[in-house]
Amino acid sequence: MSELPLLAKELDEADELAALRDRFVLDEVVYLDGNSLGALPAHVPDRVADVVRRQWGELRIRSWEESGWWTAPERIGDRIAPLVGAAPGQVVVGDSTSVNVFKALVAAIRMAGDGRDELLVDATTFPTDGYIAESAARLTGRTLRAVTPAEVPSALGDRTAAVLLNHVDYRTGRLHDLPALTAAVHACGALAVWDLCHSAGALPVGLDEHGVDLAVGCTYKYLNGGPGSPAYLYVRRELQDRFDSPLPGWNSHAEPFGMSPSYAPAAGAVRGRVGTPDILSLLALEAALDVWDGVSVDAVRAKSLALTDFFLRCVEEYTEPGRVECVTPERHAERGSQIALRCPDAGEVMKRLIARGVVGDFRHPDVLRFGFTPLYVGFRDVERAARVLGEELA
Ligand SMILES: Cc1ncc(COP(=O)(O)O)c(C=O)c1O
Ligand SMILES: Nc1ccccc1C(=O)C[C@H](N)C(=O)O
Repeated sequence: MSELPLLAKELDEADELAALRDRFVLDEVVYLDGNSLGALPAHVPDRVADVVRRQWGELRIRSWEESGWWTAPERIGDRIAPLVGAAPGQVVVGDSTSVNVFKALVAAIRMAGDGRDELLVDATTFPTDGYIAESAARLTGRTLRAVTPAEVPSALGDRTAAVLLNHVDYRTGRLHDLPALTAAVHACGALAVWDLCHSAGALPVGLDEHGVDLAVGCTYKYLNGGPGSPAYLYVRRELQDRFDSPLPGWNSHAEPFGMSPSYAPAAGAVRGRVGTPDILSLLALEAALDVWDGVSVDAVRAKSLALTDFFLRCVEEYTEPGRVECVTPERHAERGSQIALRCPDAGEVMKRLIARGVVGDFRHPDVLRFGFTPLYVGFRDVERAARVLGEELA
């Protein structure tokens, strides 16, 4: 008999974050897909109902002011800020990650100046970042070069305007060295733009501490904001006056209701706004962020590493050797909050796992992806997932 089920129980009993699971709507399923869509926080439906029935239904137009709708993008940005290591006034919420990548890259190219004609992008990036970078380069007359994060230091030069990197790789779960890469980008006089989709809410990011210039991220993964919840944009305070948005909509105007025919940018992170925010999604996100009250990101990171370590140990014990290859780095310093296992029949295997109540996802062509959200995943979940996986792989 394996000792792992008992060990899982003990780990759950010692887990300081275990009670947070009650803040979410979950069932018997082992949900290891919070790195794609986070689970629903239990209090969100009532809060959204209030926004719809009272704020919209009764107050109607008055809510732009009285319910704080107009200032929601910067207010909610300040709720996200501590989770990514940013002081207030530097994060604004709205639009999708893709759109924010565009704003950040074009603004970075403009700040870098005319002499710098090359844009570097992570060759292993989630595709949308690469597509947007290609368009940003074409629109600004720059050349785009795709390099792996490891190649970035040697690819940098006095032609580099900006570098777009992912903090955690969506496929492998590899955590890149944000402090060192940002420092290298700065040493050559370029700007560093980071995509935090797979790190925010799972591990400390330290945007201010490491001098990151611009960052973007989604809120529907580890921040549990809901399907299509708006993304965010971080603009380091010292750069805000020079942030020249390629999408200068009226919401980013210094005086939006002045209805002036000429554009004058607002001060601060508000400059990253574009048009009217989607209030229902924004306020669902704001409610969802309440689950972070009293939760430390360091504790979340410690549990995340313990969960992924334990999963690897269970997989090793329950799966015949050589059946899967782990593509997520062993070293903690290089690991995000997911484990990616490669096997030729990954697509079929994942279907069978889901049918048995273990929900991860499949990434083309051969990756089984398991995301571990420390706020609601426990060690018994991990043991069960690995056991079912071992059975399905046998
Ligand atoms: C690293 C990364 N960037 C961007 C996105 C998606 O961006 P958008 O929110 O625009 O769909 C994802 C996942 O959807 C992602 O994993
Ligand atoms: N936004 C989505 C909508 C539908 C299905 C998946 C997503 C994802 O977020 C995928 C995720 N970015 C990934 O790392 O694969």
